[in-house]
Amino acid sequence: MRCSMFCSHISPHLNLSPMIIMKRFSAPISSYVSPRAQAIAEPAARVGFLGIGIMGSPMAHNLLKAGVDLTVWNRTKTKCDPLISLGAKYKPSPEEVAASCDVTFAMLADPQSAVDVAFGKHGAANGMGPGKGYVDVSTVDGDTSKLISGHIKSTGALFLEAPVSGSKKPAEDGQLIFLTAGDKTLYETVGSLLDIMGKSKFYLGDVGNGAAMKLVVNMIMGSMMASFSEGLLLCEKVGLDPDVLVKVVSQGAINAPMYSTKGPSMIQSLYPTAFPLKHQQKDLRLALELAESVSQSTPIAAAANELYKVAKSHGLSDQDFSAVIEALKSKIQHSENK
Ligand SMILES: NC(=O)C1=CN([C@@H]2O[C@H](COP(=O)(O)OP(=O)(O)OC[C@H]3O[C@@H](n4cnc5c(N)ncnc54)[C@H](OP(=O)(O)O)[C@@H]3O)[C@@H](O)[C@H]2O)C=CC1
Ligand SMILES: O=CCCC(=O)O
Repeated sequence: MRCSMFCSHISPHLNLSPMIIMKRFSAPISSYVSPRAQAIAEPAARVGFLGIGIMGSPMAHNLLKAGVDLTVWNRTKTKCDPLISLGAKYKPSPEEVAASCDVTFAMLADPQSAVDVAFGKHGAANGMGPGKGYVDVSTVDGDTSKLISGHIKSTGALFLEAPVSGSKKPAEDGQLIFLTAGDKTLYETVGSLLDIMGKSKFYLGDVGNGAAMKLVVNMIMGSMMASFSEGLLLCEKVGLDPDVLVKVVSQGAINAPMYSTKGPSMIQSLYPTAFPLKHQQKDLRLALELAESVSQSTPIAAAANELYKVAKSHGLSDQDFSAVIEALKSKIQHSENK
């Protein structure tokens, strides 16, 4: 018997037969199923995942490990191969994924790719309809999210925006924080899936609110990283050990996990990519636009954004966002050479 997570308590908008949630390991899951994943009710709806990048890959992997019936798509197909070898199905377009699934997640780079995949040629909207749901977990601006919502909902399907706080490691560990907004029914329906991929979820009301919350968080984060970079370089310049700075910071009121996880490699000029610098700059740009839309001044974020733009111009787009320190180094060198 096919089991759906969309059970009888869900709204009449969802055109799915009421069935009992039961364990269903349909795919040959060869890898370890974590006790945490087992402890969560195994939802057995057909789930699609579009965008198998740094974040999409571990998120999809966690769904698979939990026994979810998963179908994946990525523009670069080879990135789907590890998931396919673990039992995921593959479809050659977002449209075909959406058509074959009850709920489809999308984790895409930026507003343009989120739009293209949602309702471009062979986009997911072509395969959506009543009884289905689309959950966009990409970081985009509110207007883009509303545009996508409009196209998805015009098919009769439900829409939820659900950008995530947390990076590659939290995604691997199922410790993301979902910032959701949109159809409450869909939020409730996909709750067990969000719980597989994350440690908490917030429902923030109308579409656009999840996107805005995510941009505010990443605006703060981008400024924090720029400021931390300045501190590391100043420490070195005055003859102090930056490793000691990392230890001091980690014990005080400004402690944040990103300082102790990224600080030691930044000191060695190493930037293994967890959160690509180009995405941090995109988020600062979108946050500045958000602030401008309500006439709020954000001078610190604006200054940080300029640094990330310089870092991009130095070819650091695909490095971790902590490589922003290199933009400061070049500024310092430039002023010393004057
Ligand atoms: N990395 C992180 O720490 C976090 C990232 N985010 C956000 O999540 C989203 C994804 O980030 P992340 O996984 O790091 O990024 P990646 O760059 O690793 O992945 C981006 C994904 O988007 C796809 N893509 C890009 N352009 C297009 C296009 N034109 N058409 C179709 N697909 C496209 C890529 O496909 P392809 O493989 O073919 O290039 C890939 O699947 C971003 O919005 C980012 O801001 C949110 C929280 C944390
Ligand atoms: O959007 C990226 C967020 C990264 C993080 O929260 O650590």
